[in-house]
Amino acid sequence: MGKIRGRDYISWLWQYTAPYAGRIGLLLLFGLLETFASLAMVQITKEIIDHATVGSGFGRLLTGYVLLLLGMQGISVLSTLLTALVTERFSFGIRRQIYEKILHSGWREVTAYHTGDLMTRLTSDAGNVADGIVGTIPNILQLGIELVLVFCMLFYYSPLLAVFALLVAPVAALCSWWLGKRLKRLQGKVQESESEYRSFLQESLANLLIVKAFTGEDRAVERLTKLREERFYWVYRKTGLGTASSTVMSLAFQGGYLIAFSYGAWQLSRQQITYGTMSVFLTLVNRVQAPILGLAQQIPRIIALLTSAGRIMELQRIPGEQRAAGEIRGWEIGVELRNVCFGYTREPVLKRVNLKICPGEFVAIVGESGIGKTTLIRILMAFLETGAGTVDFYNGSGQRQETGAFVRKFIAYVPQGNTLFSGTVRENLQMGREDASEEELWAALKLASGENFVRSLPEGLDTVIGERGHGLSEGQAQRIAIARAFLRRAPFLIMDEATSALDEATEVAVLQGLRALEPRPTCLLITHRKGVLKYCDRELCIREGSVTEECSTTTICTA
Ligand SMILES: Nc1ncnc2c1ncn2[C@@H]1O[C@H](COP(=O)(O)OP(=O)(O)OP(=O)(O)O)[C@@H](O)[C@H]1O
Repeated sequence: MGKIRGRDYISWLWQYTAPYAGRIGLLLLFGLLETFASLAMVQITKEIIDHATVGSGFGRLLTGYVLLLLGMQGISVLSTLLTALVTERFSFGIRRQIYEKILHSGWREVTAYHTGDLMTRLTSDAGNVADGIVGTIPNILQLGIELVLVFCMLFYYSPLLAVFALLVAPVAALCSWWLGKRLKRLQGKVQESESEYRSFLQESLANLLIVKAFTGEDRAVERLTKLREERFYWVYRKTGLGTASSTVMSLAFQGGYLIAFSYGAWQLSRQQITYGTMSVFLTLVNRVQAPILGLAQQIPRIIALLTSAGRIMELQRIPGEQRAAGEIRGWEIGVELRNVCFGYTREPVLKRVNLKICPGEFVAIVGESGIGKTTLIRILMAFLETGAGTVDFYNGSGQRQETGAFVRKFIAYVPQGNTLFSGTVRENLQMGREDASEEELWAALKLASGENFVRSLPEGLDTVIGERGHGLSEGQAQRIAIARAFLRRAPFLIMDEATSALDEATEVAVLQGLRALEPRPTCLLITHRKGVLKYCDRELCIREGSVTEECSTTTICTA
């Protein structure tokens, strides 16, 4: 992936900002109205003081002041509400897009990231971008306009003072330039340490049993503290840098104010200006320096925005999956692999694999642990791209197509391990087919030998199960996963050690149910258990990266 350049940031930010430009513009308008109102109040204050010192009435001026004050409060309330609304919508818009992107990206590339890191990018980084676009950028524009307006007003009253008040500007510019680069590096470190911290939290909570079983509670807390300290270190350095620069700017600011104050007092003592003008001086000097200071204070926010935008862009640059439309139809589906090679690293896992599985065939794949059985499945299902060779699916009418994401439409898959979601048994089953009727759900459970135990659950199909099947035994969870795949009524079924947690009798019942399926799917079973083999037509063995025929029984492939 290439380096992200300045213009990439701009076009990326614009792409997300454009749909909200109207609402963000409205926020800017509210900000400007507040600025105008506050400047008008400065002018009215002067008039009130001047009228008061000469003893004339100022009732109307006071009414005007109160009306402006109320108007400003009203705008401030509207602005706060709109900011909350736009930020929420904006951040959800980004989160949704990243989420969709992750779901449609290559499995291998996405799983190279820790889920904790992905979560940080989805939540904290998306939040930083939303705050930056909705809050910081309009704020910068507003402060810039305010600076110009106040400077012009101050210049009208005293050109010399206006120039003095701007003395803080070069200090602010120097500080900002010096800060920018350093802050970006520190902000990157803060986000990285946040990712590590969240990853650890998520992983240790998901594997609580292991932590407890290995009496690792204290070690886990220690590790968490260490990660927190690491994050604290970077946050501390970032905050320290920000504080040092704002102290310098604050001193420059106070200096400017002191000069204005002394100059005003000197003019007042010589009766060259009125008390009202003196109050305008002081307020305006304050007001001209405040936007400069405010602008400088936006730098860390802009840096946070850019750093987080960069981290999100990195995810978005992950290549998407090939989404060619599937042309293979019908029930009779087979697959043919020719000279397929694959390795996760330079070391090959599969070397020149040639293999044909015919429509309706039941094939067992065996081989020692870690030899490449699951890898072969991932290649068939296009989760992994082959280094060389071809994987073609074909049907009984002679249509042929190279594998791609589309094959998952006609493949039902029972992966290794517990793959249930939290929710009801029904919701888990309906992942197989959303519109499955009650009868179909029970029929699938029956085939998977899960009917009796689900009927005995307190709420039957509506029993709530926890994360990763919490509340069920491994074997029960496996039977629900098998029923979920059966419900799909797919012409090609892949089961990766799907009956490993079942007792022998239940396993036999499931395999018999599988063979009784009508119409009969093509079936690929990865197994370490001898008992499974007698339900298969062929047994293939992966050995030293190649697939060899162990024994051939009944089926001769004619398609
Ligand atoms: N994401 C990955 N990145 C790098 N190497 C991997 C990855 N997944 C698996 N491997 C390696 O690829 C090889 C084959 O793994 P695979 O999971 O296909 O084995 P398997 O035959 O299914 O094993 P088992 O029977 O234990 O499930 C192993 O050496 C494994 O370490």
